[in-house]
Amino acid sequence: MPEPTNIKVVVRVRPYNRREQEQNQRCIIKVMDSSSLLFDPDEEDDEFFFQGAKQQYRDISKRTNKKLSMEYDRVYDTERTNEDIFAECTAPLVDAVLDGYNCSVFVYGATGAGKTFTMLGSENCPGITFLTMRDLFEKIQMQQDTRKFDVGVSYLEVYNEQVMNLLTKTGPLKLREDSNGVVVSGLVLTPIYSAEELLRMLTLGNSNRTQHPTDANAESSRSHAIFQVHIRITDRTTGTKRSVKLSMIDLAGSERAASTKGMGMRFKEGASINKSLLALGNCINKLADGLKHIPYRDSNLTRILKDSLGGNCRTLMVANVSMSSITYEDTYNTLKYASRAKKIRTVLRQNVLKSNLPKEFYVKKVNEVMVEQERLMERNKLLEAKLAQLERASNEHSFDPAQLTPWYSKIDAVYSTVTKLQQCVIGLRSKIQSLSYRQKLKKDFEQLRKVLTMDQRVLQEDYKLFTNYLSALSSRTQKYTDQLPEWRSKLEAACMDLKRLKQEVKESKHYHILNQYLSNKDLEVQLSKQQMNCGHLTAINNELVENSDLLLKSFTNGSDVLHQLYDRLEETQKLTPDIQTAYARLERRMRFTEAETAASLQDTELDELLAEQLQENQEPPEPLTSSARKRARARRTHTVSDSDFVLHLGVDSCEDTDSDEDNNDETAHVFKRPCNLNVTQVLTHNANQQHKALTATVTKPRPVVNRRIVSDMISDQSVCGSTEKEKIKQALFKSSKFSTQELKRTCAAAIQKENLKTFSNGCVRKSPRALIAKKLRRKKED
Ligand SMILES: Nc1ncnc2c1ncn2[C@@H]1O[C@H](COP(=O)(O)OP(=O)(O)OP(=O)(O)O)[C@@H](O)[C@H]1O
Repeated sequence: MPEPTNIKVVVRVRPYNRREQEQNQRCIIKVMDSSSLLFDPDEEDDEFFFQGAKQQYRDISKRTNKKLSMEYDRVYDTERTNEDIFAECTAPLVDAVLDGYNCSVFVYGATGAGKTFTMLGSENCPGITFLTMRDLFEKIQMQQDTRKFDVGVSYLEVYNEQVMNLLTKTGPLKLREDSNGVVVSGLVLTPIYSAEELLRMLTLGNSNRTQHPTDANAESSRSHAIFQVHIRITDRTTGTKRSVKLSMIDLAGSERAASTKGMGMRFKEGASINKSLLALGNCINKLADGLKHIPYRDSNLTRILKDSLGGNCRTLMVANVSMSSITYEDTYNTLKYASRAKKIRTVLRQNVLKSNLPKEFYVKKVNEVMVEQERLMERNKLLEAKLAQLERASNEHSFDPAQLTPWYSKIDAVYSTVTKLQQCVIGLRSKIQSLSYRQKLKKDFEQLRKVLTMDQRVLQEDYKLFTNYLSALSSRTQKYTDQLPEWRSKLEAACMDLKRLKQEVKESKHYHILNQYLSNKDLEVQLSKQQMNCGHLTAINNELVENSDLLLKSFTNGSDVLHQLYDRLEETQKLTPDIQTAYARLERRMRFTEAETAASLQDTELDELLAEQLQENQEPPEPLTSSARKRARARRTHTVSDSDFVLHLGVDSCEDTDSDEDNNDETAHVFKRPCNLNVTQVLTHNANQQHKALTATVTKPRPVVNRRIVSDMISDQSVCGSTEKEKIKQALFKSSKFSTQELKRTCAAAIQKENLKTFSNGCVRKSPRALIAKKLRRKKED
């Protein structure tokens, strides 16, 4: 049930007209604010000024001032214009009409109070009818796409209780009532299509309106004019139809007969006007009191206004008053009427048209709607399921990144602990291994030293240092070994924590994101482990290489000594078969080592190239004279001093840094802490060093040695013919340019050639190198 709504009542006060100014009338209305006024204020309250002087005139018939404070929906003072009234009062009615509500505007007031001025206005100052209709058509134009509007107008006049059609100047027309309300018989609506047409109709109707001059108004309208716009609105989408009506009613003056001083026809007019206005007043009073029976039938005016006052209509009443005391009674009555009208409540309903379609049509429509509804419900279900699915997916993926912060912190903390403990465990294991390895090397070296050292006293002294160093190493190894289980169990506990955390992550809703994070962290831990292992291997490699370097130097020195001794014995014919055999065995051992090294150097073409380069850069050896040999021996004696064999007793890698750095003597680097080089540097460096050392040791131009190597090789090999064997030997002897490695290679190639019977004596004798080159070329061609 729609909420009842009150009629909106506004009061408009017009300024003094010429007559009132001349008569120097007192102002009886004081506008207090936008919604209240004071009727008949005290004189001191009257601030009317005429020609710059405050007026003191007071109606002597009025002993006391009423000083009535009155409230309305709106009070417009003399400054306010028709535009203001339109904007605030009738423009909202246009929207209501287009929404399907009937609307009415009627102006009420004594003659000359400004009703027609408000409603119709003038050319320069259009009234609210013009402004409202223009607005209506503008809004209709804007809605043409969605709705269809059929507009028709009628303009009626009620003059002396007779209803006339102002547009056709026909009448009187009869009123009758049907289910749609009061209907004017024979009234044909004039269709219009634009605001201009509508205004033309209005002007035409006004020109036909009955007007006679009165004392109060030279152009007094002596009739009630009812301008109505009927609109049928059809919704283009749904086909829904509505029929609405906007009525603009300009009532005749509500003056007392006395005030107009009318005689004859004018008196009759006045009486008729008063009669209809009296009927209107009665209706307003009863409507305001909420009575059920309203005497609309008392006059044609009230019959026509029936649905504008108490029916389904939004109604605006503009009460026009003059501020002059001349119209004191009329103004007072108008204000009283307006106050009463304010209490009228109407019930608004949208005017949806009833239809005369047959029942079958509705049954069919209902069936269609039900089928459509079922289809839509099915579709709705599908869409809801899809929506739920999307919401689930979006919940999974959309999250506040801040939610992950605690997870990240937790994961970082656990992984940090694991990494640190892993470092400790690997560090300890590495330390233990490197200390054990150092001990082993120390022992091996000591063994070698025992063999070489002649001076037992020195050996004894060194042995003391050696044992101290070994026990220091051993105690440190033990200390780290004892610590290892504790750190291992800590690491295991941290790994368990990590496992639990991974399980938590698996059960959390952010699994997909966090799992990726965990994988990255796992990789970081792996990388850290690899780096630590790599560091450990580098350290061990350094120790190995540096110690083998020392052994190599020792071995080289020993070899020199042996060569000298062997040569001396040979020269002095003191060489015994036992010494020869022992020396040959030692040489074979050396050759074995040599062969291994050569094999590794032959692994790649690059290595061959390097060997070639080294060989080519090598100066041809000068045969050593005995004095030169002595000088060389003296150099070696100086270089290979006792200090070469003094054990470096650095006890721990962490504690002997300074001493290592200070000691620049190459020989003092025995068993020193691994230097801080990366793997590549270490290996390259060591390989070069070793290769240089070996080359220096075994490729020294020693014809005697070369001869021995060639003889041994030839004798060890099974060559077909003994003559050929000797020829090969002799040819190879002539070559003093080759390194041991090359001699071996040459021998092997020559023997192979001989055995294959493809080897010619000339070739061998001429150039073993050319022979080899030829052999290699053929190999490539194959
Ligand atoms: N607000 C106003 N401002 C200026 N002049 C006004 C105002 N209202 C009315 N008037 C002037 O007062 C005179 C009388 O106005 P109007 O004809 O509108 O009165 P009315 O109430 O329609 O009278 P009637 O009932 O006799 O037709 C006109 O000359 C009009 O121009």
